[in-house]
Amino acid sequence: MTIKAILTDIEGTTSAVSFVFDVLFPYAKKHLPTFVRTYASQPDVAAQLDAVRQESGEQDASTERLIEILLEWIAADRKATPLKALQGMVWAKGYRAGQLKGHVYPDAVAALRRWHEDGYRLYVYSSGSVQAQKLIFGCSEAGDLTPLFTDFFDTTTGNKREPEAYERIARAVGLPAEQILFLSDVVQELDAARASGMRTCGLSRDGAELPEHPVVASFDDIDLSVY
Ligand SMILES: CSCCC(=O)C(=O)COP(=O)(O)O
Ligand SMILES: [Mg+2]
Repeated sequence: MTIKAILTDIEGTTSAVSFVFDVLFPYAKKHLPTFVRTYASQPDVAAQLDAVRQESGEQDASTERLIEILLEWIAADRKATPLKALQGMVWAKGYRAGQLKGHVYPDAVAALRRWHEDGYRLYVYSSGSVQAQKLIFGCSEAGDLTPLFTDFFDTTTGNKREPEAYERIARAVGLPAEQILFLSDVVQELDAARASGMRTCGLSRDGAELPEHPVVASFDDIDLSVY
């Protein structure tokens, strides 16, 4: 069945893992404490801090304790939805100040532009918050790429390693899952997408194995006509 839409992961797929680990996470580690202290009572920040209390099981955690927890979660690369939301808010300041520029591989930029022009609908699914996704593509080294995408999905839709999340995305997109091609560098995500009925393609930029999925090293090698 013909592919009508492409759903892509970010870290390790459209964008370098090193950009996330060596640029974005250190930026969040440095600026998140002051950000939380400054805006803790602002409603959108307060709601995320309450969610950190819930998820950590520390219902009475002070602002300082919450900062400690958040820094531990950054160090552990925990894909916790409230951490991701707060990171997005912190990064927004960095992108606005010109301190951050989103990394997107040139082969990904070229393919996304080509597919968009050819009429494919493009979607993002990342553990990074929708705000963070719009920033990495909106303030990228290649300019504003957000007009290429029809919609963005994050962990508020579900866990990337569970088929239900991909079933929800297919419903939101309004296409049978079989008409959606999911791109990722993580085999558990590819497995979950395939279990939902989506087609899959693994991105292995460093030669890592992604068993039982078609695998390419670059977006240049993705041939939509074979699906
Ligand atoms: C959206 S850019 C920030 C990346 C990030 O925080 C992250 O956790 C990336 O996860 P992904 O699902 O894109 O591998
Ligand atoms: Mg990834």
